[in-house]
Amino acid sequence: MPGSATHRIAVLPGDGVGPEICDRAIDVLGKITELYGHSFEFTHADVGGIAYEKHGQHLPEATLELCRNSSAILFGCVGGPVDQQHVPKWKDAEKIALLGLRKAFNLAVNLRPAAVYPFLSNLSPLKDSIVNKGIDVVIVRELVSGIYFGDHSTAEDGKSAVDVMSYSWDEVVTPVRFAFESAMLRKKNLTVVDKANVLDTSRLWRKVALDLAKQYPEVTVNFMYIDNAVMQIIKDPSQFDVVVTGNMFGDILSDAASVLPGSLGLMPSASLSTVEGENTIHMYEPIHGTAPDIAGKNLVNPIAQILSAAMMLRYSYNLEAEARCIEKAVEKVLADGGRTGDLLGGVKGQSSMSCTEMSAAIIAAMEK
Ligand SMILES: NC(=O)C1=CN([C@@H]2O[C@H](COP(=O)(O)OP(=O)(O)OC[C@H]3O[C@@H](n4cnc5c(N)ncnc54)[C@H](O)[C@@H]3O)[C@@H](O)[C@H]2O)C=CC1
Ligand SMILES: CC(C)CC(=O)C(=O)O
Ligand SMILES: [Mg+2]
Repeated sequence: MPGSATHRIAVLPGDGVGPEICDRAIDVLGKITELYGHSFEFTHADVGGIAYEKHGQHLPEATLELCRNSSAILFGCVGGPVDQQHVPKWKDAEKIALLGLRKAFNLAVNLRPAAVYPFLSNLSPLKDSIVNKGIDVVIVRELVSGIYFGDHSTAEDGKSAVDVMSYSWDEVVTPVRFAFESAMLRKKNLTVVDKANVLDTSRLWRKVALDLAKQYPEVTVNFMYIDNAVMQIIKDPSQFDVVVTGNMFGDILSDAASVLPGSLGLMPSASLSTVEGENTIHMYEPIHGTAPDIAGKNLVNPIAQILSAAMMLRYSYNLEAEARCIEKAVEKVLADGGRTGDLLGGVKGQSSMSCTEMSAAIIAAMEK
């Protein structure tokens, strides 16, 4: 609505490719302003390795304060090259910054959609017979509990270590209820992924799911072990509609699911807060990491972050038409053959777009 309140967005680009993808998402939201007249105010703050370098902390208080004073967070990614985790700048950057933000804002429900665009089916390593059945999965991942948030310790001699996984009924109910509600709006098919043959926490997940199932009799509920699920999501993905699972299993399963569309660079996410009312602050981020191998080279695919911005319009501001405007423009550019390097799928001789060329093409394709 022209003239309506300004939406204050905290932008936390982070490390590696984070600044490049955040800038491109902001460009796209600028086009939304041009087309629909909404007013967005972007304020940047440091997080991750860059924040450690500049302020001595991976998640400075000023960054948290900016987020508290915003209505949504656009987050890039944090962390250094995987072989440099011991360097102070990178040590625990993800744990402190990303997990810290998730906890601080109660971002208990992480939505990770994975669909296959028919015109990118050549990218998918799956056979046509599998892709043609239609792939449209939403992974609902619990995001503020479980093993990533349990106690971690390493013995003094460095020869043993412990990570604790614990879940309470309430921590499980929130994502599972969200998953049932999502299934009701989709194909009414819910898969609960766990490791209930071994883990007590997984048995609790099953109990919660069975209890909630009574309130959603139209939803078909299946249970699947995580090891099988990682295989099934690649072997027969069309069997899935909504998948709900714990923090670590969801992390692993969603990277596996990125094989379906063909690149991590196509996978957006929304991390939804359970705080209700005016203080609700959701966070939007791609599922990929900082891609140190291509950072700073204008090679990164910005689509995951641009689609995360579309999710922001949908979930934080209830702007469905505007979210679809972005999604349709992305589909059009891809259908017309627009490709960043990660989308070439080994096709020789095909030229690729830079990150800025891709976002410019998406902006040019956006229409009301
Ligand atoms: N949400 C976050 O902030 C996350 C941070 N990380 C951190 O990122 C760093 C690198 O982790 P990796 O395991 O290498 O995972 P990664 O996701 O950064 O990269 C894996 C591979 O995918 C490619 N890739 C990822 N996103 C791409 C995009 N948008 N366009 C084109 N290619 C893309 C990269 O170039 C790389 O070859 C680590 O420090 C890790 O802890 C990892 C995952 C999530
Ligand atoms: C720090 C990690 C848990 C981040 C990650 O891999 C993710 O959220 O997908
Ligand atoms: Mg991950």
